[in-house]
Amino acid sequence: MEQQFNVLVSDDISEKGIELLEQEPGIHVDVKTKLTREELYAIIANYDGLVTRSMTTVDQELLDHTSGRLRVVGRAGVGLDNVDVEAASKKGIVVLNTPTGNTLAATEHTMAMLLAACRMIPKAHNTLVGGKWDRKSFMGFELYKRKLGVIGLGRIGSQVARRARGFEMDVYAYDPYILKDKAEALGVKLLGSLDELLRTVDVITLHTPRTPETLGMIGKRELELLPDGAIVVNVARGGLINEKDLHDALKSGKLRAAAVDVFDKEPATDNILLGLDNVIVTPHLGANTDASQINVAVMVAQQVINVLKDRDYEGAVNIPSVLTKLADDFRVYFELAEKMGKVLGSMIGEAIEECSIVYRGSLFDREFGPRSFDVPLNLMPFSVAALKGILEPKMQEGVSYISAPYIMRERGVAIEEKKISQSRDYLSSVEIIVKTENSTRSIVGTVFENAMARVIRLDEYDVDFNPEAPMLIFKNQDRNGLIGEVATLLGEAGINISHFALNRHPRGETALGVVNTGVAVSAELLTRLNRVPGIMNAWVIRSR
Ligand SMILES: NC(=O)c1ccc[n+]([C@@H]2O[C@H](COP(=O)([O-])OP(=O)(O)OC[C@H]3O[C@@H](n4cnc5c(N)ncnc54)[C@H](O)[C@@H]3O)[C@@H](O)[C@H]2O)c1
Ligand SMILES: O=C(O)[C@H](O)COP(=O)(O)O
Repeated sequence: MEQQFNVLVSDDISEKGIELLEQEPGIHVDVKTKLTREELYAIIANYDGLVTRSMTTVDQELLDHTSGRLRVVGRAGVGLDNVDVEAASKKGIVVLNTPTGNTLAATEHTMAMLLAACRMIPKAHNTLVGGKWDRKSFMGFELYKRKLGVIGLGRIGSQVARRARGFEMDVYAYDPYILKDKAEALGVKLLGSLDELLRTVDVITLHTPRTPETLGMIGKRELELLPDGAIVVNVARGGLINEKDLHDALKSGKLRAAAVDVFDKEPATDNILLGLDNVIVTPHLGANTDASQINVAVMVAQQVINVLKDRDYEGAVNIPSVLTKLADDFRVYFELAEKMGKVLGSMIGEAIEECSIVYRGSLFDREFGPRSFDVPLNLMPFSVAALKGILEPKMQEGVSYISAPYIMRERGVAIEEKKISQSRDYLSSVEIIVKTENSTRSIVGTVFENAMARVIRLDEYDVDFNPEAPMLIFKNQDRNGLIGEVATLLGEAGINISHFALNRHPRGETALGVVNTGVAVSAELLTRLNRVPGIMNAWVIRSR
């Protein structure tokens, strides 16, 4: 029988997304919006998937009530400030959003807010419907040839810049993470600092995410850098602008006007800005268009289905999205790194202190996809795979691509990545080095042209094997007859050896044996193997 998955939709999303979930065989959907926290805690353990917008806070406390069942949180929209991605990652939960689904809605709302602020449209409207024909009080601010400063030239910032160019504005931007070429292609002049931008422009519009770095990025000092009579627009996130400082600058007349869609605390029905004459506010409506709500709901529903049904999916802000986006040659390395990690993890019997992953060859200089996702600890995806592989033999189910780096960090393991453009013997290779208090172990792997992945070095032994578990690996004194005894023990246990390789130490006193065993060697057989005279140590590498 097909596996059944339960999905909870806890915020209002378009019916189209709900229909998509409902039509998918094996998916049961409950739409329960406006639940109290207690109600949510009481039911969340019944669900495999959770679909939200910005009203449901997915924090540690909620995640603690999931009892390990929840596999995916899908955000119908962009902002993830209501989701504790790290806490979800530690639990192995995929967090995904739909960052492109409402870009144009937010862009158009920005333009609407900007124009409304320039012409004080809401106030003029209220005056007329109040029975006054007042044409004098509303002298507008023309955008033509004025200077617009875009803070954050990402998806929405870029689209706003394009539209502002349509109004023949001179557009400037501040965004330390984008290339000058991208700005130039948009006809935008990228400035080197926020201060420089503020000193240059007449209008600013914010389009950054809310991060520790952007929180409070515009305060009293920054507002003072703007020319008198400037206009400020924020359709991005509350908290980017200090609301009290914005209030004071509007009140003093330093600013001509502000247009604000997002607030420190939402719902913002008693916000300090609401009493001002020269401010235009909307209740977080940036994404509220029919088209964008259908977009984000359908996108999130499809991706949640894909996660639950183990299909390739997009939009995850933690590691799995990386895997599905990797080019084929990188994918082979990703799988190899995990298998190599598993070999080392199976051979290590004490606490790991350091783990280094060394990438050799120009292949790893290539970009493997846009870094708009949150790879845990910002590691290379292959490193994440390696860490998962290392931890798995000791943790089994408790480790995932998402949680592995966090588990390592919590255990105090120092993780280091190194890239070396030249590779001497192979076009490219990956080395994993693991240090414990008493030993250092290392493994090197490469991928040959025909996508054949091999381990080419294990500790100090040159080897050549496919790290496909289950395997038996042993180190032994180099003596006559030992291999025969090992093979006999394996044969007696009904193990059919599919590949065997013996690799001598360069000094010739010891050797390393690698056996692909087809089935895992039992604990009892391992004990007997370890007792064979000359065997220094034997390890089983299990597939699960
Ligand atoms: N009001 C709404 O309803 C609504 C709707 C959609 C999106 N949003 C918000 O709009 C914002 C932008 O969304 P997006 O899709 O364009 O995101 P994006 O990730 O495409 O772009 C954000 C840009 O900000 C830049 N940035 C990051 N830190 C910066 C800093 N310190 N200084 C300057 N630039 C910085 C990034 O480099 C990036 O280019 C987000 O906060 C999002 O949550 C609001
Ligand atoms: O981050 C977003 O996508 C927007 O701020 C929209 O949020 P909402 O889905 O709560 O309207």
